[in-house]
Amino acid sequence: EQPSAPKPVAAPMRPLPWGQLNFLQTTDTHGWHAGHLQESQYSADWGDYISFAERMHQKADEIGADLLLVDTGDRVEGNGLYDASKPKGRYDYDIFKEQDIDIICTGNHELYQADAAAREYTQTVPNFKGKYLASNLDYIKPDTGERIPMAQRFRKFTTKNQGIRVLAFGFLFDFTGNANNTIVQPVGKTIEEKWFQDAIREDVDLFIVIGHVTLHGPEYKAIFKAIRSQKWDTPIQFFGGHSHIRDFAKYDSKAYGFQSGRYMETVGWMSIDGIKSKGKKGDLKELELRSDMSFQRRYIDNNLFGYRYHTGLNESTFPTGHGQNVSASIHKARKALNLDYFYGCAPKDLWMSRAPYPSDNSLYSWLEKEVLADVATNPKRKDKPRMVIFNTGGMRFDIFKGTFTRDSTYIVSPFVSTLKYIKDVPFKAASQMLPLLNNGGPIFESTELQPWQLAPPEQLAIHYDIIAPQLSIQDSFISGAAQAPLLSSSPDLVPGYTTKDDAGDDGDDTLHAPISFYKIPNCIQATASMAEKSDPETVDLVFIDFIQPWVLTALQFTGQTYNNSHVENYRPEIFTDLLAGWIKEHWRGDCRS
Ligand SMILES: Nc1nc2c(ncn2[C@@H]2O[C@H](COP(=O)(O)O)[C@@H](O)[C@H]2O)c(=O)[nH]1
Ligand SMILES: [Zn+2]
Ligand SMILES: [Zn+2]
Repeated sequence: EQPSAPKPVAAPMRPLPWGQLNFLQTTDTHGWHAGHLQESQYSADWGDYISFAERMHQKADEIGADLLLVDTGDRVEGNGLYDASKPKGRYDYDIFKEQDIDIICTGNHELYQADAAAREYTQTVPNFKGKYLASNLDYIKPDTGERIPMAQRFRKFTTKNQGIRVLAFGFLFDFTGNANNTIVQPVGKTIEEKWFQDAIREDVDLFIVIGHVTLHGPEYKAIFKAIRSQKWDTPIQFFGGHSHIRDFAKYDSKAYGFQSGRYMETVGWMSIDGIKSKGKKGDLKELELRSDMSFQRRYIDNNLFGYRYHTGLNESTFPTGHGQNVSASIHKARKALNLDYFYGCAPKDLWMSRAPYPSDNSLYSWLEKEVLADVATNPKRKDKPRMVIFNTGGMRFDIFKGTFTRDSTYIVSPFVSTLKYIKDVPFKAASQMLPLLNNGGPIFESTELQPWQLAPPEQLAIHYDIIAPQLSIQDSFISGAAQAPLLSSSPDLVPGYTTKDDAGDDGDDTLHAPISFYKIPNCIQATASMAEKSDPETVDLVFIDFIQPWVLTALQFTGQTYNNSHVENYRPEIFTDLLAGWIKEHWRGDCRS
């Protein structure tokens, strides 16, 4: 029987602001289209989101306003609904395509694996024909080797009720870790191209720039500057993603950016009013048309309680037949993938960033102390001293005390990643790896690690600040599933997102008590078969394949001359399977005791 999350708890709510043109945004859903089965605050599924969008479209039509849906990528890798099938996404692409999205683009996770990039071109682009935009992304056709745009570069259209003339782009940040059947052109180069320069000279009422791009990064700054260089007064609405946070940015009085979190915890609501459009005017009942422009945002906790509140409907009147059918297909897919197959019983909550590292409740301390040395054992070299390095971004979600299933494994460790190694590395060099990799700031955003990012060991310090609660991650609501240390200033509110952005701290639709989370290092390290009293001459340097470019750069920084040819496979299994094996072995018990 599929576990279903208990009903979301009632909580004080903030209504949605409506304007001439309104948006719903999803980003970085990472396969979480079944919703969060262990966190009632995020327990709505993609079918419920379809019902919500259909009800909000009905309301928009009633009042003569417009509603557009946006998705900004990273739809894959991070949940069994996508990762557990062969080929990946066998059910998930068909589930996702049921939502009527108006503007959609690519994330970096669609491009890490060549097969995922190919499925993007052969499945998701056709599923959203005319809506999928690829302003700076090309695809290499496997049959001919021909380089073609992944999808159309931009879209020009007029909105249904208000007749607003829109021109939309779809970007990806300057990503360099993409598979070789794709080409990501740097944004700075794209905005110099003729098609883009022509597009920003078009006479429109609004530019919409969607992208798998962080709101405050260099790419959006460049695009904003380019559009403003031609259109000093035309409003611009940016939609961002990738950094997995709720965020809202002001670029000028008529240009704003919006980003809607991650993992279907959040559905974003953006509303613009006062757009001077030359198109037909719907009579905006209930809304007086403002003369000045307004840009308002709301971050919606993805649950049925909130959806019914925002639509003014109830348990029987809210769902649409289409939404219910999609929810049913999600249940069927999860059953077919056996996602609730029991692997073991997690003895406690293990947090990615809700607990300090190192600490008893840190997911990374658990990995470092209990798992890595165990799973990183090659029978032919098990007595050889070894150091095992793993990037913390390779673990993607918390582990809640209690049931750990097949789905949990993909949620925590979804990547097609294997362990590699360089044999007999001088201990003096190998022992500098972790400090060097952890002192360069968030270095895994691009594969070009600059030597300056590898500070000499004596300058190393790892800071574990409590990051402001506004970026906190929602706690679980099932008592006992996650009793994390709460810093609640309002005892009657449940813990959750308390977002502070460029518009202040009233963006969340549900009032929560704040929770805090802690900075984590880029990498962690385990050791095995090390002598008690003395350092070994050499060690096997074992690492997860994703960080190979950085490990080689760090080794060269210490004066070693290793390159890709020195790297060998350490274990054939993908890390997900190694983790599953460890859990079945060490977390026995049925969770009932
Ligand atoms: N160990 C691995 N980590 C990976 C792999 N692919 C990506 N990643 C991690 O994900 C983030 C980017 O995620 P996003 O959702 O923020 O775009 C990246 O920085 C890595 O930390 C992988 O194959 N193995
Ligand atoms: Zn992401
Ligand atoms: Zn991303």
